This record gives sequence, C-alpha cells and structure tokens, in this order.
Amino acid sequence: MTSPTEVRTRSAAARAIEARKTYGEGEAAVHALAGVTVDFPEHEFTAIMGPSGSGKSTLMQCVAGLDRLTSGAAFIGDTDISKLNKTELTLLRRDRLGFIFQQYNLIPSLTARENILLPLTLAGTKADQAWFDEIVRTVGLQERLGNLPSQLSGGQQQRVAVARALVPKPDIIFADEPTGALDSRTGTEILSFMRRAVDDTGQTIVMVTHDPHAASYANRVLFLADGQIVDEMDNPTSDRVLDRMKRFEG
Ligand SMILES: Nc1ncnc2c1ncn2[C@@H]1O[C@H](COP(=O)(O)OP(=O)(O)OP(=O)(O)O)[C@@H](O)[C@H]1O
Repeated sequence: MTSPTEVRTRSAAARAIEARKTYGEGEAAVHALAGVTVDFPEHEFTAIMGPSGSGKSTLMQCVAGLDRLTSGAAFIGDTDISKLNKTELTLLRRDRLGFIFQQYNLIPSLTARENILLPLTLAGTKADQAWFDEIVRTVGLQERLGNLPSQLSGGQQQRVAVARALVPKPDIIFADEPTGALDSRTGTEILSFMRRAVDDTGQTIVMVTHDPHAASYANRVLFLADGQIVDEMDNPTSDRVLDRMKRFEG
C-alpha cells in the first residue's frame, strides 16, 4: 500500500515542487528560493549554476534533506521528504543519498579504506567487494587504501570522498563544488570519473558549481537567479555556459 508520503512521480530521482525557502522575517526576509519546480531525472548529471547568492546551495540542501523548505515539497524518488521527521530523514540520507563537498569531510583517524566504507559500516551493511574494487581501481586508490587522510594529497582525499559516495550505490549523489579546492588537472580527473559513474553505472548526480568547465560534464545545466530557475541548457559546453553566465553580469 502507498503511504501518505508516497506519490507517483515519473523517473525523477529527485524533484522540487514550488520550493520556497525564506530566511528572516518582514523587511529583513531573504527569499533564498522563490518558488522552484524542477526534476532531476534518473541516470543524469545535472549542474546547478548562477550568481553568488542565487540559491544554488539552498536548493541542493533542501532537496537533499539537509535543510527544510519554508513551503512547497521536495522528493527523493517517490518520498516527500518534507513530511519526514528528523530520524526518518537521517535514515533516508544514509541509505539513499551520497554527498561530495568541496571540503572532503573525511574522518582524520580513519584510513582511506575505512573512510570509503564508513557509510556502509554505519548502516551495518557490507560492501559488494567487486564493486568496491572497481571503484577503488577507477579512482586510482589501490596503493593508498591504508593511508590516513593526512598522508594523502588534496586530489587523493577528494577521490576517497567520491569513492565513499559511490560505493553504497546511492539513488542520487549531491555534490557542492566538488572540484573547488583542486588543481585543474585533478579536478578534471574527478569530473571525468563522475561522468563515467553516470554513463557506465547509471548513477544520478546533482552538482552545484561556479565553474563552466565543471558544468560541461553535465547533461544539463540549470541556471538560478534570485531564487528562481531562469534558464536551462542541454549538452552544455564550457563556452556556451560561460556566455550564459556573462549575461548575469550585464
Ligand atoms: N542560514 C542563512 N541565514 C540567512 N540567510 C541565508 C542563510 N543561508 C543562505 N542565506 C541567503 O540565502 C541566499 C541564497 O544563498 P545560497 O547559499 O543558497 O546561494 P548560492 O547561490 O549557493 O551562493 P554562493 O554561490 O555564493 O555559494 C543568499 O542571499 C544568502 O545570503
């Protein structure tokens, strides 16, 4: 039977419906999201761009259950997360979502292997060994699994974070400026790997970025301004994204 929080949606891994988020009250109110309706289709890589303060992180955080909408609804698959309590939300994030942030958020006292396996350890489940090996090989960490984060370069630490997000096979991965702290070569490697995860394993990724090059790895770019989606672009190239971003400055 379908519970009250389940509704039929098409093949969206996540979606927002009339999403509004207001900080503060009265004259001081900031409408970080001013009515956003959007689908994040399964097996696609979506980038979210827009000027500073346009609401990118707020949209991602509210769809990923890290923050609550003021009104409207956010869905992960068929689950209306605005109706979940705190514990249900924590479990949903743990069991169904993956996260990659600009700061890698690795546990300093755990090895690379333990960090990668942490979400599964917390959930009390075991890794699919073949899948773990494949991910580790693809991100090139075979020789580094026994190292602590402090013994790894920034790029290697972000590879651990990407592997940690992918190993549990989440329904969707949310990435906030995942390459923001990396040099361009390492950033490109990470983006290529994220792209391959979508193409080869059917992963779904939503990524907030300021970088037109990073956005060019996506299937589609959403452009936000003043808390609203003002444009979108399929099959983006760096140049087309850059041109579109320049129009925000005019
Ligand atoms: N906790 C908060 N309290 C008050 N205002 C907030 C809070 N978080 C965000 N805002 C405001 O909401 C708006 C949207 O912020 P958000 O961080 O989503 O933008 P962004 O597009 O991700 O920006 P950036 O590119 O600079 O990271 C901004 O005006 C911001 O100042």
